[in-house]
Amino acid sequence: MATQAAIAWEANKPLSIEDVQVAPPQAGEVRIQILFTALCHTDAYTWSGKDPEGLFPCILGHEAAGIVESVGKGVTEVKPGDHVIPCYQAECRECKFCKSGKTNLCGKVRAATGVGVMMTDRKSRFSVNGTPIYHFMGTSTFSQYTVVHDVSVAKIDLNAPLEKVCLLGCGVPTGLGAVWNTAKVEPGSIVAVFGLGTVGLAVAEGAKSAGASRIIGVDIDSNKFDIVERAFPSVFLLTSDKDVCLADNVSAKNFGVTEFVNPKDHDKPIQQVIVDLTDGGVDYSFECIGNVSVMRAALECCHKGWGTSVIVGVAASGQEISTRPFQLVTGRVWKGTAFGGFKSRSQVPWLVEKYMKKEIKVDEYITHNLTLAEINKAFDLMHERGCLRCVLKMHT
Ligand SMILES: NC(=O)c1ccc[n+]([C@@H]2O[C@H](COP(=O)([O-])OP(=O)(O)OC[C@H]3O[C@@H](n4cnc5c(N)ncnc54)[C@H](O)[C@@H]3O)[C@@H](O)[C@H]2O)c1
Ligand SMILES: N[C@@H](CCC(=O)N[C@@H](CSCO)C(=O)NCC(=O)O)C(=O)O
Ligand SMILES: [Zn+2]
Ligand SMILES: [Zn+2]
Repeated sequence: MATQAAIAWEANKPLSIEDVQVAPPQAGEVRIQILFTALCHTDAYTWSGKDPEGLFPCILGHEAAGIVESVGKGVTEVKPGDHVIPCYQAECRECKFCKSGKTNLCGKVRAATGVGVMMTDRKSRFSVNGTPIYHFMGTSTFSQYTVVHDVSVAKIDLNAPLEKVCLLGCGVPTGLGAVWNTAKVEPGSIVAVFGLGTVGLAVAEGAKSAGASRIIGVDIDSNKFDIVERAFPSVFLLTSDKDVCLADNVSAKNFGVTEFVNPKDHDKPIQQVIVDLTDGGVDYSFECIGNVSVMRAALECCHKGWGTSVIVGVAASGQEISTRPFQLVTGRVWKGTAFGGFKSRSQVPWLVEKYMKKEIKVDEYITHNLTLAEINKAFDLMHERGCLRCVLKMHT
């Protein structure tokens, strides 16, 4: 079929909306009409050329929702008309990873999705004037129609608003799951969150619901503090002239961040600032930026003996983490998470239900709504004040 998609022809070159041919789904594949997609920082990362798996030309995008248009042979779990969320982390339920009970990673299609092709024939289903266009993360949601592996499709409630639940394809579950599945934060814990974008704020929300007693938000952009205040006006009473801004009565309210720290306001290293604020360090920290220096700070602000730091942010090719091994010898633990440890096909529908029951937030993370034609503006917005998630309407 002929449709429209945003093509990334080269790293960092503006995306171009073009007529694209999308081939029919082959065995074990599903063609989806994408209705809404959001932009995640990881799309910008791959577009920047710093992703070792980034291939061009490609169709980026991995946080979306849509409707099944057609299915290939052997596909039994979804049918045309089903509402779905494409999942960059597959779940086949049969591979060594899926059966391990120890991870949400799945091995079935990862080798193909890492090189931008479909598993069956190692080819792309996208082309422009005969030129193949690579898939991205097995999802490629910046297209009005995409083809994905059946193990990468979560079927969701037909009543769920697709313009909202598209966010459950990446950022919000990643933050919530980092707390609930990876760190397993206990009630009363002290938590530090580095980076208050969508992922970091979802960490804060998860920590709040897990019963954390203090949630320290760290960001170099004080506008992020304002976003939280605007989204939850009854919660926050910021005292902006202090080093640390305390939110008022936060335990009674619903978002989570109880204290804000801007490293730029301090001469000391940020890990020292946090250790001093917390009588020796936090129980759990989360790096939601993708900066290896901050990853070190996040580990080193953890309490001796038990503090656990979870790496969520994605760092560029060639970047490496370091710390004194003594930090680990003395009981700190370094972990990482992909998609918050959630098993995608099994648990994304459950997250949608939690949203429908108002048990988790989604709407609050959507700060902008644009169309596919405005996708370059949407990428620009990511760097501007006040932006968490921008949702694109794909068909206008
Ligand atoms: N592991 C996963 O499964 C997974 C899933 C989604 C996103 N990610 C990654 O998580 C990270 C966050 O994603 P996002 O969409 O929320 O990004 P974002 O750009 O919206 O948020 C990042 C935040 O970090 C802040 N920041 C930047 N440098 C900082 C510094 N030195 N100290 C303190 N704060 C700083 C920014 O001001 C911003 O508020 C990205 O690296 C993304 O690629 C990982
Ligand atoms: N190709 C990248 C991998 C980046 C990465 O770690 N991706 C996360 C999801 S980020 C979503 O916004 C992930 O799930 N990783 C596990 C996996 O890819 O299987 C790089 O090499 O840097
Ligand atoms: Zn993402
Ligand atoms: Zn599997």
